[in-house]
Amino acid sequence: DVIVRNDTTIQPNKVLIVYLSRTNNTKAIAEIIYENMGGTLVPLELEKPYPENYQATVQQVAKENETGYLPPLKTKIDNIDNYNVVFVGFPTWGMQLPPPMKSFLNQYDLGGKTIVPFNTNGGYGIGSSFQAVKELCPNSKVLNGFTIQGGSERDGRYLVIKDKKRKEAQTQVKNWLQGLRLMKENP
Ligand SMILES: Cc1cc2nc3c(=O)[nH]c(=O)nc-3n(C[C@H](O)[C@H](O)[C@H](O)COP(=O)(O)O)c2cc1C
Repeated sequence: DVIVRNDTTIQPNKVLIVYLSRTNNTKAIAEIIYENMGGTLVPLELEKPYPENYQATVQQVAKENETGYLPPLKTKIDNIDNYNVVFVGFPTWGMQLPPPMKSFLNQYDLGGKTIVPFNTNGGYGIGSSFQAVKELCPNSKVLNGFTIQGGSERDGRYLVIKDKKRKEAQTQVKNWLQGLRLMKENP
């Protein structure tokens, strides 16, 4: 057997994949990561969900970003200390990290862990979101994130990471994970 140095193998039970998703594009990427890494897949849910209406949500998010409001989470993670790799997935909202993900990173002590961001967006990129993850996790090792174009609710495009696009995303996610030298330990 060839032993490749620097390869980091990870036991699936040490992997947590937390994601925020409204129209399921980020969820699709989270599922692809899960297929490759195993672990525990957790959607972030709020105590008080955002409105169904897109414009109302945009306005609420803008206000929350302005005031630094951290919306309370319904989702609770048991035994966060059992995980040493935490994937955090989110859409770009108002060119920033969405408030619920700020709540998550603020609420849990992720010091000493490896944090792996991933993102979908409407075509305008990650904005300040990856930088915000770094700032909210000052004592963690934050790896290079993954980003891909998702939908655009504004333009009536909802879930687009499906069918052929999902296949393409699978290849991109695999390449990214390999580049990070993260891989599931074979039993
Ligand atoms: C409130 C809100 C704000 C958004 N702001 C942006 C933005 O600033 N830039 C961008 O490229 N896309 C923006 N989008 C589009 C989403 O990032 C994109 O549709 C993403 O794929 C949605 O992920 P989801 O399907 O997991 O919810 C916004 C969407 C919403 C709902």
